[in-house]
Amino acid sequence: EQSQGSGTFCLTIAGIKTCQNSSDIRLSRLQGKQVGDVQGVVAQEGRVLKLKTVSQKPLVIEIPEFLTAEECDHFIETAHQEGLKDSVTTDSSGHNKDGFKLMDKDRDKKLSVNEMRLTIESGMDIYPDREDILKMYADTGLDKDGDEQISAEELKDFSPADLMQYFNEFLQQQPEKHSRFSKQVWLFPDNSKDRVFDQVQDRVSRAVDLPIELIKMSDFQVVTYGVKGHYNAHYDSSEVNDKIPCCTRRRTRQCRICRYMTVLFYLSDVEGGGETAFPLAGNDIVDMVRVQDEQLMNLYKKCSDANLHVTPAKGKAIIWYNHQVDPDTGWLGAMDKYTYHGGCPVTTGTKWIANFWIKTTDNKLEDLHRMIQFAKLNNGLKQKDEL
Ligand SMILES: O=C(O)CCC(=O)C(=O)O
Ligand SMILES: [Fe+2]
Repeated sequence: EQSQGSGTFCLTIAGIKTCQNSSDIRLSRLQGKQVGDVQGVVAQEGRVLKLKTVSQKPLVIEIPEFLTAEECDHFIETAHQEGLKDSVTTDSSGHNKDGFKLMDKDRDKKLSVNEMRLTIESGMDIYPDREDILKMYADTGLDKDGDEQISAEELKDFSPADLMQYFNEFLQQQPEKHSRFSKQVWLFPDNSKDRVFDQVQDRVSRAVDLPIELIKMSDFQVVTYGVKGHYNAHYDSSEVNDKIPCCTRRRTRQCRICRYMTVLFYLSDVEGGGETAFPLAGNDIVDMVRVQDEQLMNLYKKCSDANLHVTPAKGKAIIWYNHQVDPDTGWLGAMDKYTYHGGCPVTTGTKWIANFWIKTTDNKLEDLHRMIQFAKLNNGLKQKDEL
């Protein structure tokens, strides 16, 4: 019934078990239609999901009423039960934690206010305004001669630790100046107990045409934002790098996050703000220098400068592909740089979302073995539970 021999794997797509040689197995990818076009997909019990293309570069597909209101409420309730924590403290975005890289962009051996701002941004993932920097000079006496330029001489008596401490306190007062201002919790629902989760996984599998065995290994995270809550633009995955393996639940050593797809559920309506924004959608090139110069990552301030906005609506899902499919392996390929995205600030009310990240590594065979193993284990648990 399960994997037959070394190269053959049996996976379940749309409820049908199909056995194939590993070399013939490929990650499927929905075709982008013209923006505005809708395609129907039959999910459970004949329910038809309407998949609407809202962008082609990157491919973003919107599915209204993917979840029922009851399912949304179920996930919010589960999140409450498990306990939501500030996202700020769990930042793992690889920012420089061993001090600062001074962003003396014009190499005049002094930091202008703007260069100091960039130094704080890249060193601490905090996004102060010009006024915040000037206040820091006033509070700390760092700018001794008051010329708004920080020289090596002025910096001498001031350690990176002092700067860190100042801005950590700053963050206590103004948590919205962090790149991410939200609460979150990871959920690992047990399918045997959580029928809702089981059904949603099956629906995702059918909607995106990927085997249920892969969907079962996805990560699930509930996030909530209050007023001013936001998440600056970022990538959900990372660029292919032969030297660093993809993270799996078992791997503890240095690894990189590999998420083939993002399925983002809106678990609530939002009274004001809280759009999901894609600053680079549809551009001719991905120009990260421009992103930095124009602070396009800073959605807290520059949400309206983004090219594409998706409005939250309770039950709606949006999906996108963080990676191409490698034409040779049929598995995880190059990262799609146009998927740069984030959450705009909530202006009124509360926003609830769930991230459903469909993960693969860049090693197809390892993934296939893991998928089969995981499905077996899951089934085993289910049967035991039912006794
Ligand atoms: O809140 C949003 O709309 C986007 C959230 C997001 O990008 C993330 O949690 O990775
Ligand atoms: Fe994201």
